[in-house]
Amino acid sequence: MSADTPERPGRRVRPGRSGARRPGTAVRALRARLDSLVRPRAEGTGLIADAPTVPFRDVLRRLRPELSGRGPVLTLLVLLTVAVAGIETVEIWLFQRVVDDVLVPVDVSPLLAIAGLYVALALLSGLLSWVDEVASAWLSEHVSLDLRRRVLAHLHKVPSDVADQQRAGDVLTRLTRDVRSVETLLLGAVDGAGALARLLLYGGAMMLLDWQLALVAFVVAPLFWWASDRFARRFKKVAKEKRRRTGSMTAVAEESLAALSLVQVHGREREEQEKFEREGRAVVAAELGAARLRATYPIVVDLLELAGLLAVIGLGIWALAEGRLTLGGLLVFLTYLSQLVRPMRELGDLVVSVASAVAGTERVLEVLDLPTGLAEPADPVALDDVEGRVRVNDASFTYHGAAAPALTGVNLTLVPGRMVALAGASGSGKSTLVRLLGRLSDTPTGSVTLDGVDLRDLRLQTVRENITVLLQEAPVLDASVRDNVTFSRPGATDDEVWEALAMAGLDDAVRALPAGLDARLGQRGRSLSGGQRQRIALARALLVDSRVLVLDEPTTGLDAAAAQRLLATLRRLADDRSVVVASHDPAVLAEADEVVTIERGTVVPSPASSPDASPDPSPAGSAAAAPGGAQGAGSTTGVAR
Ligand SMILES: Nc1ncnc2c1ncn2[C@@H]1O[C@H](COP(=O)(O)OP(=O)(O)OP(=O)(O)O)[C@@H](O)[C@H]1O
Repeated sequence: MSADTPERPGRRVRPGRSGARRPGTAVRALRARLDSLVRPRAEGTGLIADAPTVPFRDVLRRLRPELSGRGPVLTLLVLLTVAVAGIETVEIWLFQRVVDDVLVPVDVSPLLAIAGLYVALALLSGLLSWVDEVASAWLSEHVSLDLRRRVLAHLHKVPSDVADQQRAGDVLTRLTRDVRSVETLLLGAVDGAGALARLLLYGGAMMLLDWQLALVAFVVAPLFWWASDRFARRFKKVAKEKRRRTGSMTAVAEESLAALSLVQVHGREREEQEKFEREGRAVVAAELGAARLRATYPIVVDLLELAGLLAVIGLGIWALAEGRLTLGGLLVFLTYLSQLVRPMRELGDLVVSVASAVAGTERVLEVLDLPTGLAEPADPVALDDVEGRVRVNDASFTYHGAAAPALTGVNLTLVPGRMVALAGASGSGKSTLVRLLGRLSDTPTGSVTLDGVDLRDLRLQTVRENITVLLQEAPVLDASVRDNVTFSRPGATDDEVWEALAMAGLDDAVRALPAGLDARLGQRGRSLSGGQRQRIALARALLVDSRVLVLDEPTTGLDAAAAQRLLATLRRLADDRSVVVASHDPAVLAEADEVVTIERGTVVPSPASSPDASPDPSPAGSAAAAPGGAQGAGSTTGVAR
């Protein structure tokens, strides 16, 4: 939704053309003016779409996890704000005593007591404000931290194909910047309570001084709220536009830096800078829209305030002339009035800033609405002494937003003691099957089981401990060799790390590094060659020593000798565990006990599984084998169950 598209209907229903009343020309003109202030003056629609609008009540309901248990601090903050407002009321009342008891009679004798009281009140107010400041910061920082933690934990549960569709830069903006909007919502509630308390206290004091005059003053209040209500919707719209555009700009910068070498190789620096500048200009346009609105709002409110003050001053002079008020009384009345205007304005401003904060919070909630595919089971099954039998039964999978399924009706069985290769053309669905085998995604049809138990009935931790997946593009972290390898099993000893490195064929290269296991690999492992990076990821997978090893293209980037060494290792590992390797590499296919070929998302029946070749008839049976010539040590037919 662009910033000039009307948002969903607000709280008020306006009479339409057929309605009895239509807004006056002046109001319509003001509304059109305000809308033109908000209208974005930037090209393009930006990379990031607007977050869906969430009703305010739902915004608060959804923040309950962060707020629960924080009630006492919130109450303390409200009490502190009310107490400070009470002290201010007494301070103003003391001013009347100064005028009427000291200045008018020119008598200094009460001054000492009044001054002492002033100092005591100032000290108390200072102390309470100090506590208020610290407690506010504590509350807002902890709520922000909790929300960030929740967002990150949620993102960790989002299937990576869904997460990949989000722009990383924008997600980071939501996680860091937009989360802070919640503070405004929270402290807005506290400030609102304080403003309300001051309104009641000052209003009460004014009623005591002169109730008729006070009633006139109160007429100003609805005018403030009317003005802030007029502005709030527009502030929200402009805040949404600002945040959306900032997310787009960060996303462009992040993507451009992540693909820096690509940009340099193809000489696309100018285009990237232009793209960044375009998004940057959109941020500027949105910020200027906000600035125009921010600058207009106080002018309107100041005019309303001035009109109210002038009316009260006129009537106050009349009350003074009639003897209903003393001079001190009138001065104090006017002081209360100017003080009363403050909470009125604060409440109005609050409507406006809460509307803007809701815009930021909606963007955070949108992240929390991303589907999580990988739920923990409510009643997990415990698996002891895992054998490592894996069955894929009638599995299908369609990527989020994709038109066609990547897999349909796939059956496969893996048993310890056998090494299975997944073959097939690029894009046929091998990596997708790898994802299902490691429960990185769930199949909506059929199931994947480990020792007969559906992976969805096992704790994710159990799955991760027993099935290790090496992804095709396994990231290398900007950390030491040791930290990179032990990422899969924190606490592994150096000997175990060396053993895993040896299995991956990288031990000699690491030994040659001056810092050995402590050598830092740089961002995305840039201090390594492509093949070495692949081997770091392989060592990480092998360190887990799990019952099932699922490797996607593990020989990519390895020279022939290294590939042979790795295959020998895999063969050895396959003696007592299930190993499946997705690969195009003929060496891998030759080494496998069985080759399962995938074509356009389905397992191709192998010639060997023809009726004559005693196929596995069950849907859970191993579905296919490659043409005989590719076979190595093992057979091409049915797999033991
Ligand atoms: N994240 C994704 N979102 C949408 N579609 C995807 C995604 N990943 C893969 N696909 C699609 O799913 C199909 C299978 O892809 P997959 O990566 O499983 O193939 P593959 O056999 O592993 O290919 P390769 O040998 O090139 O790695 C392809 O058509 C691909 O375009």
